[in-house]
Amino acid sequence: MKEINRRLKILLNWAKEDKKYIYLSILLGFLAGLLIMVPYMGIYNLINTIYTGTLTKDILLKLSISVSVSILVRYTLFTIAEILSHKGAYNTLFKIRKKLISHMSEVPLGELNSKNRGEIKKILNEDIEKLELFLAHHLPEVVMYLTGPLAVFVYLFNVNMGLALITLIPLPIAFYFQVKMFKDTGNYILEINDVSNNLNSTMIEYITGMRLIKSYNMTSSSFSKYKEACHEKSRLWKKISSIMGPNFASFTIFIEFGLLILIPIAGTLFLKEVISPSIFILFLLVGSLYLTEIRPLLEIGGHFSQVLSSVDKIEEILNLEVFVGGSNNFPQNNTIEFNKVNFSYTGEEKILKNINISINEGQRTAIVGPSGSGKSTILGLVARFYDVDSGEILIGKENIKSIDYTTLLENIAIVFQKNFLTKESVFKNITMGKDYTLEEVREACKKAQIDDVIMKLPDQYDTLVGGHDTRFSGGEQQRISIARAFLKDAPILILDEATSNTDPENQEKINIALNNLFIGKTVIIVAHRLSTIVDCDKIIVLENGEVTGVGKHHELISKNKYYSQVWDKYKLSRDFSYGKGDIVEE
Ligand SMILES: Nc1ncnc2c1ncn2[C@@H]1O[C@H](COP(=O)(O)OP(=O)(O)OP(=O)(O)O)[C@@H](O)[C@H]1O
Repeated sequence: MKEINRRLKILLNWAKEDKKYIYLSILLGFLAGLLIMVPYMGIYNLINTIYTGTLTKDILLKLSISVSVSILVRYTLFTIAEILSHKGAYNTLFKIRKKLISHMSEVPLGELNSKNRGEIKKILNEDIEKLELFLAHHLPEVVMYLTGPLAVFVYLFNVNMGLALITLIPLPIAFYFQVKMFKDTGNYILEINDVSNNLNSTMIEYITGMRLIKSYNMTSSSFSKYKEACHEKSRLWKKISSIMGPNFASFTIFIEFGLLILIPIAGTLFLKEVISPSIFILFLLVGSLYLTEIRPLLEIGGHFSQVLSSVDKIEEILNLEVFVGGSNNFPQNNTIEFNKVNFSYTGEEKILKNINISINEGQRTAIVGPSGSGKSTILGLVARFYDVDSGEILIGKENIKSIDYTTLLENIAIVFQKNFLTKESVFKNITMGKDYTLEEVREACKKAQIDDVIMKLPDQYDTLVGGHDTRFSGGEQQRISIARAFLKDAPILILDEATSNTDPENQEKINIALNNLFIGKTVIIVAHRLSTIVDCDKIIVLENGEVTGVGKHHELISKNKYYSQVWDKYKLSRDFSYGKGDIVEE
C-alpha cells in the first residue's frame, strides 16, 4: 500500500500544473455519481403512491421529468468531466514527454546504452499513454462509480437500516475475487512488461535489418528472435486471460447476487408485515441491483497495476544520473591527456588497460589498431559518453569531470563513422536545431565539398531528406557530417573514420573537406586509411586495449610490429588498387 501511495504521489506531482482540470473532473464525476440516486428514488416514490392509491397523472409527469432531467444532467456532467480530465491528462502527458526527452539528452550515452532501445521506445510511447488511462479515466470514473452506489446505499439505509446492510453481503465476496485476480496476475503483468520491451527491441532490430532480410530472401519467420518474442507475448496474455476469466466471472456473478439473499429475507419480513410492500419492492428492485454500478471498477482495477508499473518505468529514466556542475570556462589549452586510464563497459572485461597518452593541442593524432582493440572507446571517453573506471582524462590539465558537461560537448565536434540524417530539410539536418543563416550553412557546405550536390536538389537546402531524389550516398553523408563540424567550429575534433571504401572521387572530396576542417584544431582520429595516418603528427598504436606504440609514421614502421605489418600489407595491395583511398585495416 505504501508503494502504491508513493507511485500515486509521483504521478499526481507530474500532473500538478494541470490539477485544476483533473480536480474539477473529479468533482463533476462525484456530482454525476450522486445523480444515480434520482431514478431509484423515483421508483420508490412510484411504488409508494401505487400502494397508497395516491398516484396521479401529475405525480407521474413530475417523476418522469425529474428522472429524465437527472439522466440528462448526469450525462452532461460526465461528458464535461471527461473533456476536462482528457485536457489535463494530455497536457500532463506532453509535459512528461518533454521532461523525459530533455532528461535523456543530458544523460551520458553510456547510461542510455545500458537500456535496450525497445525498452526506451516502450516507455516513451506505451508507458506514457498508460498514464492517460489513470488521469483521464480512472480518477473521474472511480469517483463516479463509487459515489453512485454509496449514495444509493445511504438512501436505502434511511429507508430500512437492516435490509440496507444485508444488500452489502455480496460485496466482500466479489472483492475477494477482484483482489485474488490482482494477486494471481501481478507477476505476469510485470513479466508482460519485460516481454513487451523485448518485442519492441526485436521489432526495431527486425526493421533495421530489413535490408539484410531481403537480400538473403529471409522471411519474417526466419527472424527467430522476433517470432519468439511474439509467441512469448501471446503465451503470457493467454495465461493472464485464463486467470482473469474465472475471477472476472465470479466478481460479476457475486455482485449481482443480492436478489438471492433479498428474496427470502425481505420476503419473510414482508409476509410478517414487518416491512411495507413498497419497501419490499424497493429492495427487490434497487437493493439487488445498485451494486452492479461498481462493475466497471473491476476493469479500471485491472489497468491500475499497469499504470503503476508505467510510473516505475518512467521514473527509471528520470532517475538516470546526469552530469551536473563543473566549470563553464573551457580550458584555453586543448591538449588532451589520458593518465593511467582503465575502462570496462560491463564492469568485467577490461577494454582499456592503463592508457597513458597525450593528444597535443593543434596537432593531428591518429589511433590505429586491430578491430575491437578499443579505438572508438577512447574517442567516447574524451566526449564523456562514459566515465573512466580509474585514472583521469585531462584537457589543458583540467579533469574533464570538472568541466560542465554541456560546455565540454560544445567544445568538441564529432564526425562519426555512421552518419545520421533525419527526415527533415537538408538545412535542418546540417544546423541540428541551432541558429545559423543560409549563408553560414552554405559556407560550411562549400568547405565540406557538398554544397554543389545540395544545390542540384529540387528544393536545394529546403529539400526533404529521405525522398526519392534525396538519398545521399555514404560519402555524401559523411561530407554533410563534416559540414556540421565546420559549423560547430569546436577547438577539439574527434573523427571516427569510416571503414567502408568509397569511390576515389568521393574519397578525394572527403580528404579535401577533412584537410580544411583540421586546420587549427586539436584532432584525434580513429584512422583506417594510410593516406590519413601518414600525415599525422602522432600515431598511437592500440592492441587489445593497450598502447603498444607511439610515434610518427616512419618511426613506427621500424619499431612497432603491428604497424610495420599493416604497412607491408598496404605496400603489397597498392599494386592491385585503384586509388589513394585504400583500406589498410586488418
Ligand atoms: N557499448 C558497448 N558495450 C559493451 N561492449 C562494447 C560496447 N562498445 C564496444 N564494446 C566492446 O569494446 C571493445 C572495443 O570496442 P571499440 O569499438 O572501441 O573497438 P575499435 O578498436 O574501435 O573497433 P573497430 O575498429 O572495429 O571499430 C570491443 O570488444 C567491443 O565489443
